[in-house]
Amino acid sequence: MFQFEGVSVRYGKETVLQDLSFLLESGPIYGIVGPDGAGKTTLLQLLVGLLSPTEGFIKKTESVSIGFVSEHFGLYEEMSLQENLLFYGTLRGLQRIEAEKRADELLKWASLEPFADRAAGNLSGGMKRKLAIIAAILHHPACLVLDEPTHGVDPVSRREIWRLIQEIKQTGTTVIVSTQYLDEVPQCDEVLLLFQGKLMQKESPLTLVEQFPFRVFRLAGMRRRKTRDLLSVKQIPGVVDAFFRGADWILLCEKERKITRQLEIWKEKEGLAQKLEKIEPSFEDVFIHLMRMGGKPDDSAL
Ligand SMILES: Nc1ncnc2c1ncn2[C@@H]1O[C@H](COP(=O)(O)OP(=O)(O)OP(=O)(O)O)[C@@H](O)[C@H]1O
Repeated sequence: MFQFEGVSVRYGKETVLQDLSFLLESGPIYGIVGPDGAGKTTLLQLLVGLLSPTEGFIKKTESVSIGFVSEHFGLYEEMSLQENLLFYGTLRGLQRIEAEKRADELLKWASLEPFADRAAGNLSGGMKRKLAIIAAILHHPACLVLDEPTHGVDPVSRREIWRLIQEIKQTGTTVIVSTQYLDEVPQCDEVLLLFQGKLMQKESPLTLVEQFPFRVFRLAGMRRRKTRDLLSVKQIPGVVDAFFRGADWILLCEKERKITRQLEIWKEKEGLAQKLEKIEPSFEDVFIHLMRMGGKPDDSAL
């Protein structure tokens, strides 16, 4: 569907995307994941043709129709949901009758039917996002591109939006969606990890977690501790990385038998009463580690 070959984007001296080469095929949900400023929006703008690469090229399947919801999507606030959809439908070349039928069908599907006559400006943030999504798929696009569709919405709406995304995939539409929320990544079939404009991984989240080569330990309830308190654990041979995740410390270690014993000794020396738990790596742990390795020299990351 899309093939990137050596694509870079620069604004003046700033390189926003650097030498990206990858292929997006039709079918999956692709997640574009990365922290603030990683280049997610820029990548999506390239996909939908709002921006051209400074270097390299993008090959698109010619006939591919695209629906796009930008971060700052535009709805007509004073118009009703129904009117908004009819307007967007007409823009997309649908006949009025067809647009009405499709609008009714999609409003029902997104559980927005009871609000069909309400002014879009009076919807909650989550409902506005849903409306923007259905406006983008009125014309049955082969590919739907969503820029942070769950940013700043409440957890119930987030779940609801992901239900819609999953169902859109079931209809055969390829979905390319950016997010900063790592807990959403397992919803994607494949994830592209962006960091400082570089593509660090393109892989299924499951594979990333399964192939993670380290043993993961957690010390829960470390909120009162400082990040620099983690330095001593990094001195233990076999400890690869150590960082905060929420209120917990996460320790990544080589798979050596002795390591648990060494960590227990370290805990005792540091006077830590918290229990050391061996846990399965989450995508969040894998991601944080990859970001730290890619972004900063080992020790200064602590
Ligand atoms: N038109 C522009 N001119 C100059 N710099 C830009 C422009 N657009 C984006 N940038 C810079 O490019 C970098 C990446 O921006 P981008 O919006 O793609 O990141 P992002 O991953 O989507 O982040 P966010 O989640 O904050 O939107 C940022 O440092 C941003 O300041």
